[in-house]
Amino acid sequence: MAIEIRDVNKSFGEAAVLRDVSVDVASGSLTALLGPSGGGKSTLLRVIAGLERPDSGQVLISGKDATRLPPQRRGVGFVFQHYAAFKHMTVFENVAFGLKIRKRPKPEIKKRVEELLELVHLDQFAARYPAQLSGGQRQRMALARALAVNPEVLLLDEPFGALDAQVRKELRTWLRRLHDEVHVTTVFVTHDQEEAIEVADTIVVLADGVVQQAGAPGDIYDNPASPFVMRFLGPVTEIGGRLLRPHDVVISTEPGPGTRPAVITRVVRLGFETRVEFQVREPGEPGEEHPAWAQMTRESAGRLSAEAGTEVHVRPSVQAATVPAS
Ligand SMILES: Nc1ncnc2c1ncn2[C@@H]1O[C@H](COP(=O)(O)OP(=O)(O)OP(=O)(O)O)[C@@H](O)[C@H]1O
Repeated sequence: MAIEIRDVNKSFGEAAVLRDVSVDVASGSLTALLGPSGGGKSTLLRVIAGLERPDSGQVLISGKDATRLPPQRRGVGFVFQHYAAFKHMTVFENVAFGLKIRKRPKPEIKKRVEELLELVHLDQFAARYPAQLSGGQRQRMALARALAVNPEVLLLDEPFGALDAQVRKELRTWLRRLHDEVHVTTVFVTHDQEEAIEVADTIVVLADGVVQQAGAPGDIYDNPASPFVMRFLGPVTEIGGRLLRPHDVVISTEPGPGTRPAVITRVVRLGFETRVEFQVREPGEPGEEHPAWAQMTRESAGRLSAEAGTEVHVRPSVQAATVPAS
């Protein structure tokens, strides 16, 4: 089910939390709402869910105006960061809950819950209680429960936010695979750019209540619309008044078109990758130097014989995407 958000505005008191937000979520896609804390991500998700009414604008689900529909009539399932499981119910009963209140026949419920538990790799834990599960297992149970009633849209608010880094990584991969199997239109909130890039097929960058950019992760990473988006999506450095990715910096021993003189200050080897830090001198600004850095393979750093004190010449690579630094 496609979701269209059109010119949505939402304020809490004086504070405008969503400002003319328009977003298209393609049917069957896995879309990340990415942005800094307080940017409006959760509010937008709640507007889609029907838990928050926009002051103006529309939410269309599958082409139909859902702006005034209550949550239970939108065909959405949601999972929040601190998911509240029913403690006195087993994993099986938790997942079955939505089907039970919809008075589905018992054999159908059993079949569906077993299918889902297999899908989220919890089939061996059906008889356990939530307290007997790990955090990651509990989140997977929450997802199974949300999927049980066949939602057309799945909304996840920082579903893995409270978990440690290792478990988060595992669940990301798992969510991606789950989505490839189930294809339910999914929107998830995250403030972690790596998570968004790795999992989503579309990223919507939201900050200060405004959509800063939307597109495929590769597009946004390579062609950021603003210094803000560029900085938010990954490491940046500055040469010639422009921001670029450190792996797009070319260092040579000889000057050439567009190069700037620089002196290496530090070389840090981090496994396969080498980080070369230097001071760049910008032409027309005598005495003006600023720090910058390049990320390269250990091999290319070796070819340069890069070490502190070496005088070099730096420039953005030909294919580098750059944006003005300010
Ligand atoms: N019910 C509410 N009443 C008043 N202010 C609210 C309410 N809900 C959210 N806000 C404010 O709206 C702004 C956006 O909040 P929101 O939760 O949407 O941001 P977020 O991008 O999801 O942030 P985080 O990553 O920290 O969850 C914040 O400044 C928040 O304090």
